[in-house]
Amino acid sequence: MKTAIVWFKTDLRVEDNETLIKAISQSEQIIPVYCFDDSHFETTSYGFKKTGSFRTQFLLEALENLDDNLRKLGSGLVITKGKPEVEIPKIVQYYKARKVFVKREVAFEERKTEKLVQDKLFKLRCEIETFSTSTLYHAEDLPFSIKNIPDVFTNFRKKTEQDATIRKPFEKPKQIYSPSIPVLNLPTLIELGLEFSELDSRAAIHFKGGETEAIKRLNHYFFETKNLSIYKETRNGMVGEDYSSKFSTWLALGCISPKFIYNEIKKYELQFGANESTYWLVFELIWRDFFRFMFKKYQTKFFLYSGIKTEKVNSKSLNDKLLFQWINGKTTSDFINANMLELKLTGFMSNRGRQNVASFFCNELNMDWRFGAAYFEQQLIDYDVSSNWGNWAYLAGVGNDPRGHRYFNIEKQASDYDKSREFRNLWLK
Ligand SMILES: Cc1cc2nc3c(=O)[nH]c(=O)nc-3n(C[C@H](O)[C@H](O)[C@H](O)COP(=O)(O)OP(=O)(O)OC[C@H]3O[C@@H](n4cnc5c(N)ncnc54)[C@H](O)[C@@H]3O)c2cc1C
Repeated sequence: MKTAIVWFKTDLRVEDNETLIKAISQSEQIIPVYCFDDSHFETTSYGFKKTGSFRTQFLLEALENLDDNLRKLGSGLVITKGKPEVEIPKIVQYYKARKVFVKREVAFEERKTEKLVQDKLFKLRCEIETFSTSTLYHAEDLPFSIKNIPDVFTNFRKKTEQDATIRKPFEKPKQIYSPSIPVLNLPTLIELGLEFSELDSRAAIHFKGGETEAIKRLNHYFFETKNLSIYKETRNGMVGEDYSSKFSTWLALGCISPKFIYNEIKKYELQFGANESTYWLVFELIWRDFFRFMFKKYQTKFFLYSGIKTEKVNSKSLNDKLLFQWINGKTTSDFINANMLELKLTGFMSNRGRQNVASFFCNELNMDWRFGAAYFEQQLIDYDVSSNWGNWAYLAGVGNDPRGHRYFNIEKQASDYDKSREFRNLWLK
């Protein structure tokens, strides 16, 4: 086959990218493409932007870096903007491509777009092939069919760890053959309907998008500082760069793959020894897989007020004043306020913080949890549809929590995890 398109989405990397490798092996030349989907920059029915400025800034950096890395291999990145079902067929026609290679989606809207594109390509006699590239365990290697995946994480994890193996990562291509690709032409934040948000100097870390930065971060966290060896003890921290891996932002856009991280953990263990902490990072990556597979299983249910539960739940109303106070760190709890300010001013919040502010939203403010999830969707740099809506549903008691309804005692959490008030002082003084 002569020419193929590689349509990049949330797989902005050249390492361990099966889609790219398969396209290269089946074609004489390839055209790497990224499409800014207009719908990603709209306002949702919850009144928040689908993508806020922190994440968009990170995305622009990631695309610039992908273009750089592709050019080093002989190619480059074509940028388009609009509706993918219009823009991708246009590129196919322009380059006379016979096939489109693309990452497979799990969530509803993304699958709908994929189907629309597929239908248009069919009319152009252009094939489309999708690849599952964002999980640690490949969906085909799971010891259950998607509909039989256990709803309880521990049951899913134990059987998967016992019966499935993690595939080896694909090596990055040695060379890519492409026609001359025009100079990268990215839209600006303003063109995407957003304004630049200055990063607060108190940010735990300055996230910079791109595969190069992701690998740099991994080397820092693993081999330079050996923080991986103490991850289990520090992961509930809230202040600073190294209490946790901070891989989530790069994972969300696919600047790094979980299989690549796993492979590096194995190398690290050979060099510095395995312990509970080195395993625990894998354990957390399995949580990430779990929510993705749950999305495959339950599809649109995670967006319903009653989540994946079958019993009827009466939905709660929204109080604009309480929502405003929660977003702007003006609630009755200083611990919640500090966390919410961090999110507003940096686009990031620790896992401990997320659990508490979500529990507070559902249990203390007693509001429809989906508004909280939608605000996170706008604000988080690491927003990932399955991890976000899956965790929110879990905390709202309508997801995968076997205990039903988890209730965090916020005062106790604050004194357990911010005993010296270091975190609260950082954000509230
Ligand atoms: C209400 C709520 C919303 C969340 N929304 C998101 C989201 O949109 N995107 C996102 O990536 N994570 C989300 N998380 C999960 C988790 O909080 C973040 O992944 C983590 O805080 C990111 O920091 P880290 O990379 O330093 O994590 P680490 O502690 O270093 O963990 C390593 C990796 O494991 C995965 N992981 C860890 N915890 C979880 C978890 N509970 N669920 C799924 N994956 C996990 C992530 O990929 C993370 O990067 C959410 C959690 C809650 C409670």
